[in-house]
Amino acid sequence: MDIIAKKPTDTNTEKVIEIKGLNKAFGNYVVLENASLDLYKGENLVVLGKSGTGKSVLIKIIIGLLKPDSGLVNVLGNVVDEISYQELLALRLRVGFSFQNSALYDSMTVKENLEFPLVRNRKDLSKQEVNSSVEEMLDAVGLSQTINQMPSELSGGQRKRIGIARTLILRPEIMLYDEPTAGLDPITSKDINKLINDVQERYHTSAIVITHDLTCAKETGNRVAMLVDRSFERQGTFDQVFNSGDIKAQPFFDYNFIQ
Ligand SMILES: Nc1ncnc2c1ncn2[C@@H]1O[C@H](COP(=O)(O)OP(=O)(O)OP(=O)(O)O)[C@@H](O)[C@H]1O
Repeated sequence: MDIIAKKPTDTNTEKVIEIKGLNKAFGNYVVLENASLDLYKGENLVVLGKSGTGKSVLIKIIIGLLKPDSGLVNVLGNVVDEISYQELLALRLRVGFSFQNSALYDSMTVKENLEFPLVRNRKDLSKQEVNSSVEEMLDAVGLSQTINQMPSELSGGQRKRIGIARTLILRPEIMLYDEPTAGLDPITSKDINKLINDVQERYHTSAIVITHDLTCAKETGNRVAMLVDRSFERQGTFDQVFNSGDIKAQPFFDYNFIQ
């Protein structure tokens, strides 16, 4: 199977997320220490990290669900721990979070699942506008035919796609993908990687893709950062990070089959 490394984006210096000198501990247990990471407009940045290294903590800090102990976290021009709760709610609409388990409502059809965030957050839209958004998003993820199905009737890969469509329907500027290929076979995983790239191209999103899947990292990441030893190390293109002979990169190879 061909795995083509994604190229870096053209030099874009506009930061949509800036994390600088971030520290976060729970009691004496330090999760992030002097961690710095930037997400540039229009790029897909992959964060590779083993289980328990702080990836969920990172996401929760970005969307303001957890407060950093110290350090700067600026998202779309907002210092996350300084803004009001109302401003935080508004910011969260601009940052879409695609959950690892897709988080679909099992008792709702695909259509109802997609309508849900719009009906809740976009009361200005007419029924017709909601319908056409749902149709567009289903088309974007290649699943128009599933509109009246229940989540239980979908495959794992289809559920991930619907989860992505439901996040995208609010047209976020930033997408946060949490282990998008977890639990999928390699072929379905490649389809999801392609979808992540299609979303970037079609909706001009900037994205953080959290994964330990090297194929996903290689195919979707304009840049890659490894979360090891409490900070983001070895940031660069996939080849820069993995052709460096760095022993910190080795454990990721041990869990994956590409070379
Ligand atoms: N609210 C909390 N209170 C105490 N410890 C926490 C809290 N949230 C996270 N931790 C600890 O912080 C560390 C990082 O957790 P986190 O959930 O970010 O890991 P992760 O990299 O997302 O792992 P996984 O890939 O398994 O989901 C873990 O040791 C976890 O136990």
